[in-house]
Amino acid sequence: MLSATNLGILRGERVLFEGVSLSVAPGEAVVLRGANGAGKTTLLRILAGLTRPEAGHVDRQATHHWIGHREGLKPHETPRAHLKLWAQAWGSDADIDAILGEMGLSRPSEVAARYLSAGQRRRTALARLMLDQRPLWLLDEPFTALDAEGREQLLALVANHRQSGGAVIAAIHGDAGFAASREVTL
Ligand SMILES: Nc1ncnc2c1ncn2[C@@H]1O[C@H](COP(=O)(O)OP(=O)(O)OP(=O)(O)O)[C@@H](O)[C@H]1O
Repeated sequence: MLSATNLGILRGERVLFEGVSLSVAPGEAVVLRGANGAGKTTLLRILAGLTRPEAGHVDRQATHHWIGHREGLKPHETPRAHLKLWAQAWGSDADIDAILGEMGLSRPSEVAARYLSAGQRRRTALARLMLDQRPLWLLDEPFTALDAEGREQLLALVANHRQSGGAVIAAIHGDAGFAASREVTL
């Protein structure tokens, strides 16, 4: 679904990482590990095509969702408005009320993002995964700010996605909560 070969990148004068290769196939989940500043976000951005590496090559064979550690929400727009905007942009006819319900966002569905809690903002960003079926999910610290119920909900989404042939590459500190096919440590 995606394979990356011998990736390397400089940041300033410093080699952030080099010689990093990984691949992910349908049903698999790869977990990226490393200390703060090791380069996990940078690697995910390279895999998503958002940052150009100094060395190496990424072969993408599937469309992907990119969920960064910043939610990328418009402060004045509500969860419902965000979902409608994304659905429109992607030509998705998904049931927005059902997704809001599944993500525990029915109650704050009309609250502007700047007044949402951190967990509610994260749930809004993660709702994108349900709007449009894309085979590969690139997730940067997806559990950040989620409560126990939100974490279980995301784990269920990941499990369903993998069972139906999807794949995940995720940067995660601590317990992933799912069985990783491989771990890549930077
Ligand atoms: N555009 C950039 N220009 C210069 N340095 C950058 C840039 N982007 C990232 N860096 C640096 O690269 C290093 C790796 O950052 P990155 O966000 O990839 O780490 P990370 O492993 O995801 O860290 P964390 O666990 O804290 O989220 C950091 O020192 C960061 O300051």
